[in-house]
Amino acid sequence: MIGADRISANLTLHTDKYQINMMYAHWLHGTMNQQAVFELSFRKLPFGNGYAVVAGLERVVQFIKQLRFTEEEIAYLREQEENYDEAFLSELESLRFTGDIDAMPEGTLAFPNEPLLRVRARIAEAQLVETAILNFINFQTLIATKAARVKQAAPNDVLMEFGTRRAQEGDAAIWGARAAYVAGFDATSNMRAGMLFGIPTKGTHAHSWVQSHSTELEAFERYAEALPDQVTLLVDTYDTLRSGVPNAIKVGLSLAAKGKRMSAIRLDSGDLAYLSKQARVMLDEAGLTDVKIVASNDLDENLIFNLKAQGAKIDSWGVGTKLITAADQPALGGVYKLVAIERDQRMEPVIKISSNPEKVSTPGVKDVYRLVNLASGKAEADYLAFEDEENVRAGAELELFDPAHPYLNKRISDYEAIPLLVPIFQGGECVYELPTLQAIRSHHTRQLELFWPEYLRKLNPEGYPVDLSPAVWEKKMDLIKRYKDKR
Ligand SMILES: Nc1ncnc2c1ncn2[C@@H]1O[C@H](COP(=O)(O)OP(=O)(O)OP(=O)(O)O)[C@@H](O)[C@H]1O
Ligand SMILES: O=P(O)(O)OC[C@H]1O[C@H](OP(=O)(O)OP(=O)(O)O)[C@H](O)[C@@H]1O
Ligand SMILES: O=C(O)c1cccnc1
Repeated sequence: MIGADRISANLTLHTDKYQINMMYAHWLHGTMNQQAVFELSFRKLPFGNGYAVVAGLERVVQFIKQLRFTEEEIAYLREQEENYDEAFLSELESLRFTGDIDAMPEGTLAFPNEPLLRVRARIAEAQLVETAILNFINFQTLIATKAARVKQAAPNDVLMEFGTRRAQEGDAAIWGARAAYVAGFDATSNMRAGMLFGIPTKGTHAHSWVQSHSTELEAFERYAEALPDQVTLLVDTYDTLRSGVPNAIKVGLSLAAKGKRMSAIRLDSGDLAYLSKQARVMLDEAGLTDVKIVASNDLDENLIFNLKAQGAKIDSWGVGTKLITAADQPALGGVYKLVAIERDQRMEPVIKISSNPEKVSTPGVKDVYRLVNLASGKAEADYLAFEDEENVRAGAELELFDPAHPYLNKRISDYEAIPLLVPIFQGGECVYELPTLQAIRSHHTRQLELFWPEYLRKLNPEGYPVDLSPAVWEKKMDLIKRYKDKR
């Protein structure tokens, strides 16, 4: 077999070569079983948004469960790298994920510099899974965040994901469709995504349907005959207001005479504000007040916002290319950093120093809590504390300070601390029951309700505080100093 015919479901080698090289070097030096803790976080929010919407965990769970080197993977490694010792390769045969993973559930709102996911495992395993975990979480979180922005622009309209034809290949299309649904889209046009994930599917028809008939009216009539209960007619093939809308009205009236209802018309070019207003008047004057107007054509949250400001009479939006490719920011820069390593049978916090202060990692195994003010019911800050810190769990008064400007501080005592990382794998066993997509969507909606609108607005949102416990901050300062002294 060659090329595409060889693509299998086994994603174990969906990793960078340097991970396997490091695994091998650990094996050679007898350090493969050293316990390590890595945390996944991002430093900068995409699209200038005030928050990110976590997505990708289901794919991570599926990936971790199937992790194994079969004969095929081992043979490939043998062929690729003559340095790999046979004894190493044979040890890979029995390798399974045996560690712990804790993560924010999908739909959770996340902010810069806090762990979205934490892996505690033998270092060899933790390295092996880095690339795929970043790949899944970075992409799906990016698309869910973009979708959340679109949802904000049209919170009460029907949002349809139309991106597959322009997506960065097949997996991106279906997992992107799922991510959009997590963040509040109502449907996708991708039937496979619908089948795999239970996302509602919707569709209108293409220009080719009209072009393939001798007249537009005939095309509309035949389409309505085939799908009388859910017909949406695309009215812009020839002339939207002179031909498309009048022809659609004829079909709508004839359906109405049979007790049926034309669902909608779709506009896909021209001035969508003007055309939708004109079309609305024409439909209403014909008595078709319940026929909706769908728009598509390179839409994104800014265009939708603008069209609404122009008074466009659009009820439903088909959003493709700009959503599925995250056109204005094609990647989320999530990173996976080592925060602690086993030395002399205890876990020791480690740091990564950088000349860019934003890139200095925060050492130690941390939990992250969302501090919700009990009086207002709103989130005040996220709080990173070492896993053995009792204060926050016990609800003790906390001092909150901005890690970049520690003199900016305040105290908080009347709060609920919600732990954001939940156990997903323990000792290699999956202990997390994957929620249904409906449950994920509800969780996302409840998350949004926790925040003041200032943090959520699309344009120039307030920065939501992500604070460190004094112990975490001191450890970070201590390691920075130790590193400086070492140089
Ligand atoms: N009223 C409006 N205000 C702002 N932008 C609009 C408005 N109406 C449409 N747009 C957007 O302007 C862009 C260009 O629209 P236009 O109709 O020129 O597209 P087009 O694809 O070139 O049309 P056609 O398919 O006829 O070639 C699209 O992204 C469209 O969504
Ligand atoms: O603009 P997007 O946000 O990416 O939305 C998807 C686009 O895909 C279709 O166009 P296409 O020209 O591919 O096919 P068509 O002949 O059916 O219009 C559809 O008409 C939309 O314009
Ligand atoms: O159903 C539609 O109208 C549709 C689906 C995919 C892409 N463009 C349009």
